[in-house]
Amino acid sequence: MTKTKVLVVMGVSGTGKTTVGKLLSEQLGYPFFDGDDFHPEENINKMASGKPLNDDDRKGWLLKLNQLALQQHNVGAVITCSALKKAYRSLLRAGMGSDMQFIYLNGSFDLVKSRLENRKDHFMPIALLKTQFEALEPPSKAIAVSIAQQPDQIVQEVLKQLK
Ligand SMILES: Nc1ncnc2c1ncn2[C@@H]1O[C@H](COP(=O)(O)OP(=O)(O)OP(=O)(O)O)[C@@H](O)[C@H]1O
Ligand SMILES: O=C(O)[C@H](O)[C@@H](O)[C@H](O)[C@H](O)CO
Repeated sequence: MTKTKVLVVMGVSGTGKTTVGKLLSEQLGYPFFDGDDFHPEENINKMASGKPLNDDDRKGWLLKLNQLALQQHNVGAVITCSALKKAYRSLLRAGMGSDMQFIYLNGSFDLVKSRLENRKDHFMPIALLKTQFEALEPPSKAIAVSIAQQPDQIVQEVLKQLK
């Protein structure tokens, strides 16, 4: 990959953003940032109580992640963020020109559900997965990769498309 990029690994909860993002960060030598760490506590509490976030809940969070991307503009970064809607991705990429690249982890409802059922100790209730898919507007200009393969295979596919 020639130019430094800020990569945003996106997709519904449970698609493997954190898993794949950390591996990508190691391969590229870019710092890793988990987007969930930038949620205000009330957002985490809202999701943990079984209520989905709405556009207003997400706006401040997305603006914080855009600020992070701008700070990392010249050094690169791998950031995980569900980035479910087109409007969210526009907020995230503001000021980044062509230096932000979305990596879309794509999987069926049943596959993602099975992944969440096997995951322990996470605040996100499986019951919210349906609302994640309902909100999802798949990106048209992202590097899209199927999650129906091992994490390292996903990473190799992403690296190939980044070149
Ligand atoms: N390619 C894969 N194959 C099998 N299991 C996977 C794969 N990717 C991730 N997992 C597992 O699926 C679960 C969800 O992964 P992860 O937490 O990385 O998803 P996420 O998109 O970051 O979720 P969230 O948005 O809720 O934080 C974890 O238990 C993880 O170990
Ligand atoms: O956009 C959203 O509804 C939220 O950001 C969720 O996607 C969480 O961030 C995460 O995916 C769950 O852990």
